[in-house]
Amino acid sequence: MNYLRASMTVEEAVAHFSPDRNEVQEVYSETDEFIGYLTVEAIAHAIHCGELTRPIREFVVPEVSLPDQERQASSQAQLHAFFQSPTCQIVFNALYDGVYITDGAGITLFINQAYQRITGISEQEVIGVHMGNLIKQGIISVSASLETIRTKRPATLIQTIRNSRKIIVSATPVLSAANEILYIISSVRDITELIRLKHELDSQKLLRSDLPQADQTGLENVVLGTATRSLFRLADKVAKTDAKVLLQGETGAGKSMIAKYIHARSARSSEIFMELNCAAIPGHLVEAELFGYEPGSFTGALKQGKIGILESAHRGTLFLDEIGDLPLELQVKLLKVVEENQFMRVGSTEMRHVDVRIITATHRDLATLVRQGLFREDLYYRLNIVTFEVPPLRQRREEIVPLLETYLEKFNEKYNEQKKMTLECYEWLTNYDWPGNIRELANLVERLVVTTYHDTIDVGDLPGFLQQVLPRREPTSLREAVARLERMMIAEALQNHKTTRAAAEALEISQSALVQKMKKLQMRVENES
Ligand SMILES: Nc1ncnc2c1ncn2[C@@H]1O[C@H](COP(=O)(O)OP(=O)(O)OP(=O)(O)O)[C@@H](O)[C@H]1O
Repeated sequence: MNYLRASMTVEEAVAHFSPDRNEVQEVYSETDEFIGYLTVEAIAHAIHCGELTRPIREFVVPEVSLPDQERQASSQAQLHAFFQSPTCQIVFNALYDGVYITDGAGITLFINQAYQRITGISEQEVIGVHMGNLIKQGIISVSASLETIRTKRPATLIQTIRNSRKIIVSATPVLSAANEILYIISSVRDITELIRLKHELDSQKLLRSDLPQADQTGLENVVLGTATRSLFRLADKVAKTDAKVLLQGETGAGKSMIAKYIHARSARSSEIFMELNCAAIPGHLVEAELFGYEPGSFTGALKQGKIGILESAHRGTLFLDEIGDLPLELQVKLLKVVEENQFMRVGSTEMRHVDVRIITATHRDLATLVRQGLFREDLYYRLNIVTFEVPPLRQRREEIVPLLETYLEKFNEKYNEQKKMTLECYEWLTNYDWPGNIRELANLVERLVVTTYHDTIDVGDLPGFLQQVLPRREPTSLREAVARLERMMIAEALQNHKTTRAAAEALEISQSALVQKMKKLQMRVENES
């Protein structure tokens, strides 16, 4: 029997319990006075309650029956002998997956050869060592066994080995008839390779160049997820007609791209595609820009007058971006173009005829603008024969990795670089909300390619706001603000507690409520136990 000091913390005492020692130890005060016994159950209970820093004097019992001590010692010795036995070694070493076995207090009893192959960790480093110490030494990032000791339930989590390799660990407790944990068996699988394969598969699934005539339309680098693919399929269908198309969606989500594709696949493809962003120029100039003007029709006008974009687009396609920002007085003039193909230049009384296909886009909700009296209802219905709802990037996260790869390739070529991104970086960026959508993603990749000094772009190279995985812009509604706060608290709890179960406990909600909330907030549910 060993002797322990009463002032020792639970954490310090744990190291004194190991498989080849007696599982009951005497505890003495600083003045060598016998205080009582510390049993392995008491230690396990203290760990379970998170009392690692408390002195063990709080957990001693005055007496333990000798038969109990002997029984424990002998069952422990039997267990230890079993793990050392050739049969056990042969069986566990035959497995392709790693196996890690601890006792009920979290002290390592056994690791198989596959575990050593996957992690590079040797028996000498871990046998007889408490899982808490392995975390402290930075050998593993988190412990599924400790999680299982805490909850007495199976736990699965992703563990980082010495800060690089990622493995998935599933721990299962073996319980005694009295519901005490006897030992914990964990199976271990390397997922670094799996993540890479998944990314490769995602990229292959999202074909980048199978749009018809992609090379001729300059759209050979389009990434097609499920949602985008059906949008482009619809675009292909409406391209054959002159039906008015309204594209709705957030800025940078790909509306212009679809407009260009419709033009490229239409009978007008050999004619011009003209684009006017109604929000980019002051209201009073939009009319002159759109319809053109006669010589000397207003101060600052060109002497010889100017042909408007509408007229320039004759026989081709006119794409009016941010149509929601078109001033009301111009909306009536646009209605005439839409209904009768007629318009007048500024300063002219002559009605002109034009043949254009009009495609419009907006990031605003036009139906709401109509209700608010800011957009003409008749024009709305005229423009809105076919509506495309282009989803924001955060609602098609499966496209993020292929987009990152596409743009990495593009900017590597442009700047003659050979940059790569770490898997962590891909994971991180997949979790980000991308308020500026694909445009923001492309800009970020270009910035990273240009500004990083090394060939591998890692999480540390990301701008600060992205490292917190928080969108930059201010919330525009109470609902958005609440969602932001929820997302932040959940991310923090997950970072601190590693599994959804532990995070849910810390947040004082059920695990299923947490998982549901995460799905609603489009957060990745990774460490589910
Ligand atoms: N599916 C896609 N695959 C690859 N790149 C894309 C895709 N969709 C859009 N992009 C790229 O993202 C950028 C932004 O797209 P686009 O200009 O079409 O967005 P938008 O919705 O029209 O934005 P805004 O309303 O601000 O004009 C462009 O550089 C475009 O080439």
